[in-house]
Amino acid sequence: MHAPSSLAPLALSMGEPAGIGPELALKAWLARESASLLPFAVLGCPDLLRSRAQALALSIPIEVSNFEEASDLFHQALPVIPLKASIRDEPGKLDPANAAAVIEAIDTGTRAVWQGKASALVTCPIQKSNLYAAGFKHPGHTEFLGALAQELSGKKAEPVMLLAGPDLRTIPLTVHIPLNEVSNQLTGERLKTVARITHQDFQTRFGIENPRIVVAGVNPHAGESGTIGKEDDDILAPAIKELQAEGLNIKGPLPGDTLFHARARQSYDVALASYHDQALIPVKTLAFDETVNVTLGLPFIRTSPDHGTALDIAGQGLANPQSLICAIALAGELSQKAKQS
Ligand SMILES: NC(=O)C1=CN([C@@H]2O[C@H](COP(=O)(O)OP(=O)(O)OC[C@H]3O[C@@H](n4cnc5c(N)ncnc54)[C@H](O)[C@@H]3O)[C@@H](O)[C@H]2O)C=CC1
Ligand SMILES: NCC(=O)COP(=O)(O)O
Repeated sequence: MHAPSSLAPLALSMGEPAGIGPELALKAWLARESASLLPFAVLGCPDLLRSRAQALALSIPIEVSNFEEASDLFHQALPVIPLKASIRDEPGKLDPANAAAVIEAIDTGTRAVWQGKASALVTCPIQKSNLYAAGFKHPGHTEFLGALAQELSGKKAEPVMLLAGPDLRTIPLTVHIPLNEVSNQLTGERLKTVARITHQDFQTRFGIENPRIVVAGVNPHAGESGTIGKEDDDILAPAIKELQAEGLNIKGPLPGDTLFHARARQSYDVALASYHDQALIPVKTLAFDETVNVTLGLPFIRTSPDHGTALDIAGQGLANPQSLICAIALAGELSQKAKQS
């Protein structure tokens, strides 16, 4: 017998149907007991999940459900909340016609969390280019969720992407922009906003009383006293001084190349990096299968695996579900903590 959970189920958006999301959801359900996962319900297509399970010879009962009944059902079957938009199912083959269903899953899951019908949102990866081709206006989940949070709460939301691994947490200050745009978009205001949200959410969500934040320099050797680029001295350093004066435990800019080795990692709780790859390469290199993408700065909890849609292996049974399992586990942990506080 399983003790009933006092929490509403987690909402798991199916992500890109041509990718590994459906396979990961199936495999995560199989790991529900070994990983002590809270009940989750997939926002997706029951027939697609049944056909993926059959193709992969995974014996998984799949039941159409709703948020109210999902938790009770979860221990004997994978609950699926069907989407209105239709989905064409071909692993590895993108179809812009599927974008509506992909967006609906995220939107419905978010609204359910906001209404208290779900405890947190966990998202399977989306193929960003396919959504852009269908007219999606946001760079990714992070910004879309910021816009939804703003609509639902009526308050400005500043979503911040955190990559949380077992031994390293990083945040990119600029995210999905070309490298030659970084210098334009890396502003003192952006650093201050992200650092303040990080400080607050590390305290409230992760229970770290005085979070130690470091900032990686954008240029080699953090600019070598302004001789190899000016951004470190002119943009990052003054903003860090202001944040220190506010009482934040923050230092930098520190040379990025010596910030991620084992000894350096002991000296901080989170590193703010200037651009996407500076933040994501070290975490994915250290722990690709265990790192979780968490959105800070939202009035609800959202987690996701660190990886993408992996179209190259979709439908082949090769996808490793561990990062999604970690994302579901962390969403459960953060939800329980939020309920207790
Ligand atoms: N949270 C999200 O929605 C994310 C979405 N993406 C999107 O995913 C798409 C593909 O991105 P890529 O840069 O190719 O990265 P990717 O993570 O999808 O794939 C990179 C390589 O890692 C492998 N891989 C990824 N996850 C795996 C898993 N669980 N098990 C085994 N192998 C795995 C893939 O097979 C591929 O060889 C892009 O459209 C990107 O925007 C990328 C990251 C996060
Ligand atoms: N590379 C990280 C990534 O693409 C995650 O983006 P998001 O969809 O979580 O905003």
